[in-house]
Amino acid sequence: MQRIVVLAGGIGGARFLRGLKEAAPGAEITVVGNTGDDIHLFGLKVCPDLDTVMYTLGGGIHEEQGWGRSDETFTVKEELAAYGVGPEWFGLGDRDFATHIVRTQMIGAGYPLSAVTEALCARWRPGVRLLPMTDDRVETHVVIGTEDGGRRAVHFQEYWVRLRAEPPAQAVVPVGAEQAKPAPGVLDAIAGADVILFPPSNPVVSIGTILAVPGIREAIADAGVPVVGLSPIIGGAPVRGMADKMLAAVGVESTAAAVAGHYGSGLLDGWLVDTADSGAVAGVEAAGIRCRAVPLLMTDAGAAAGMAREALALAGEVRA
Ligand SMILES: O=c1nc2n(C[C@H](O)[C@H](O)[C@H](O)CO)c3cc(O)ccc3cc-2c(=O)[nH]1
Repeated sequence: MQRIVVLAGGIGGARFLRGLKEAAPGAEITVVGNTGDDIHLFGLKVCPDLDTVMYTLGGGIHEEQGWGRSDETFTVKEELAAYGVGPEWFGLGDRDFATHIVRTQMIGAGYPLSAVTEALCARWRPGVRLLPMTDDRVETHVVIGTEDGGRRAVHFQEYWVRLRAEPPAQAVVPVGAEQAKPAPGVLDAIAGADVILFPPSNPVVSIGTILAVPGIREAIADAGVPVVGLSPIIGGAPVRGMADKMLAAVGVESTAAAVAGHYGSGLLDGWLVDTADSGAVAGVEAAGIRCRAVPLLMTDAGAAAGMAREALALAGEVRA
């Protein structure tokens, strides 16, 4: 049985995984999920990226939105607002609240996030093994300028959702990552993988944060198996989200080739760019990364499966 490890952020990672499950029905898929986007609100621990993967693969996602639950209502949020309790800018729905209550209760009882995630997945049956990158607390903060010429750090969700990534990001800091340890099972899954995939997730705040947990980048580089990524940038712009803003913060151009270079040939063996970026192939290959141009727009589940097939085919080529 083919063992595939995928590093995943939120929507892009989740939709790619849905395609991968279709493309490799017999494979054992382990997902290492980003937890840098996690936020504590109303005394609850919210894990947007883990939940997006869990709901998407488990059939509970709000399809158009890409995050949160389908058939959602917002009574609790409205009642909290009636007490003047916010933040109002973060849309937590009633069904979603239940997930965060269960998670927070279990963590309060002493279970690590990895065990809690396993318990939540017992309901959703995502068909993959979903592991948080770490059981330790890591919070991505974004440094932005203030009106008086100073700097301040805001939580990633505040930057992303409330500020719509409008103020230029001067730095992205995964607070706590340096002290974090990979969650149980993460390093073993990487060491035992036949192929490792980087979906078209945000290279800085999603995959970059996972790679910032000491030991994970090294384990991937040392795994001795093909590592293949898919560009989240098509024609110089992010497919969705605001990855370009985060790339600018780390001094990386918003091009498919620059993102490949950012990961580097020490980590990546193969890189898929969209057909619109076929001009980038030669340059990426010259940098020591096997590169192919294929359609990379996840317009539907079939398109995502096609991308997953191309990623696995490129992994096969790299291995050969
Ligand atoms: O743009 C938004 N994204 C929301 N997201 C998505 C999230 O902010 C980001 O897209 C991811 O963290 C980036 O991967 C949520 C995700 C959850 O799991 C739970 C609640 C939210 C709420 C919002 C929201 O109000 N607005």
